[in-house]
Amino acid sequence: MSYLTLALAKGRTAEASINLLANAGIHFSHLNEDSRKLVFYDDDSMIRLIFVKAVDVPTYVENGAADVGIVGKDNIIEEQPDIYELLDLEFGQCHFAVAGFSGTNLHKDGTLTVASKYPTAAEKHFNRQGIPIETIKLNGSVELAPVIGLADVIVDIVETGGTLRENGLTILEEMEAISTRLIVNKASFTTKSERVHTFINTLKKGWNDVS
Ligand SMILES: Nc1ncnc2c1ncn2[C@@H]1O[C@H](COP(=O)(O)OP(=O)(O)OP(=O)(O)O)[C@@H](O)[C@H]1O
Ligand SMILES: O=P(O)(O)OC[C@H]1O[C@H](OP(=O)(O)OP(=O)(O)O)[C@H](O)[C@@H]1O
Repeated sequence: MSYLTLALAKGRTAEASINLLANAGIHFSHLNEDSRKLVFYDDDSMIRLIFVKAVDVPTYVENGAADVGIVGKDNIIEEQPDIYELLDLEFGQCHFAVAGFSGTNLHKDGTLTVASKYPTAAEKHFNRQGIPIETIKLNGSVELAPVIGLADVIVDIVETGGTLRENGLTILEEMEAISTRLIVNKASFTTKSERVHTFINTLKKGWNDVS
């Protein structure tokens, strides 16, 4: 039997994902935090785990390089991959928000400048309201943008609100709730239907056992 390939987001949700898999009885040999290895195998469940940057998980799954993926809804909203989203795993909870200095006018004359790691999500949000924007793509420390005068506002993830507070910013508009999701390649869902369903049911069992 061939391996079912699972793409897992590196970064802050990786540990919770690994714990969920372990709880479901899926263990990868030689997996430890210090390792630089990117591919791991579990020969009992016949699952091959690949570690990729969170933003790249939808690409791997959409193209069939991975059959299934575990990734934040933020990256699904941003990348808009043609995949199935089958489970809300309920960890990595946070939300998207428009943020800036208190009192910032989002309906100002002219174009609002919006800095974000998520330019597509920002465009969609403001388009729905008929507000013209110019997006400035950043890759981190997004809260700096209004502080330093690079943009009027930001669209970013807010979890505790601590980063906004410490930089003198506030939420101007709440957006979508974000959490970690299980996604599946459309072809794999059909051609490897039994394997995919077995994996999902195993994962659900591990998940019910912890929750
Ligand atoms: N406070 C938070 N900040 C960022 N992401 C969070 C937070 N809470 C939960 N998440 C989730 O964790 C996922 C991974 O976040 P992480 O910051 O590790 O990845 P990243 O954005 O690719 O980071 P980097 O570009 O800094 O490597 C996000 O896609 C999001 O779904
Ligand atoms: O509401 P909080 O609990 O403060 O969390 C939100 C912050 O966390 C994320 O940044 P991250 O730590 O991923 O760093 P980054 O600046 O590299 O994106 C996000 O982009 C916010 O800056």
